Formats: sequence, structure tokens, C-alpha cells
Amino acid sequence: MNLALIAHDKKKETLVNFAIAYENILKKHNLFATGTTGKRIMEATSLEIHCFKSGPLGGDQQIGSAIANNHMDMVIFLRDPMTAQPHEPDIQALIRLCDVYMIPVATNIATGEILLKALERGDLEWRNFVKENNE
Ligand SMILES: O=C(CO)COP(=O)(O)O
Repeated sequence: MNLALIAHDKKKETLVNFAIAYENILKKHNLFATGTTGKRIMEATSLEIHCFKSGPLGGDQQIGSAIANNHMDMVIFLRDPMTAQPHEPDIQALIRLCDVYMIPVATNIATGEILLKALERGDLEWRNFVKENNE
């Protein structure tokens, strides 16, 4: 599965710790991230991550494009609900596309944990059928 990992600055440490805790699950998948988030996770783990541009420079839109092209199966996006972001429209667009394409998306760590456990259990296998039928 193709997973996107994204975190706003005040949530990056949480996502890095999450990636360390769940490295064994994450390493079985293709990982993608916005620039700074991906760099931070790679520094702290042995995970290989394809890094898009930093969020404010278009990274959220690049991940949105991957969703629209059916290349993303799950998104863990730890948003900071207490800080205004200069690229708020990009953030909204990314979340919207998850809803348009029915992509499981977690915006906080509690849901992220549930999604990752579901992934490990095979609950997201239906995504393979969706992808096969859209190719
Ligand atoms: O801003 C972001 C998501 O909206 C995250 O971008 P970075 O991972 O580059 O900090």
C-alpha cells in the first residue's frame, strides 16, 4: 500500500515517535511524505520515504494529485488545529480529495494508530480491488 505521512511543525515530534513505534508495520509499505516531515522521519528511523516538496511549497498538492490519480491508499496527516497555516487552502483541498476518493485519512494520532492497526490486519485490502478496476 502507498501511505502518506504529513505533520505540521508542532506535530512532527509526535509523528516521528509514531513512526519509530510502528516502524515494523510502516516498512512493509511504500511511504510518501511532505518534505520536512519525511526528512525528520528518515533521520529517526531506517524507513525509506519518497519526499515531496514541503507542505507550504506545494507538497500537500502533490499528495492530493497522487490521491486523484489513485496512487495513495492511506493518509496520516497530523494537523495543528491551534496554528494558522499559510497554505490552509492546500490542506483543505487534500482532506477534501481524501473524501472524494474515499481514502482513509487520520488527522490525529489516535485515529492514525487505529488506521495503522487496521492496515496491518488487512482491512484495507479493498483498495487493491479499487486500483485494479481503475487501471
Ligand atoms: O505543511 C505541511 C502540511 O500541510 C507539512 O509540510 P512539511 O512536512 O514540509 O513541514
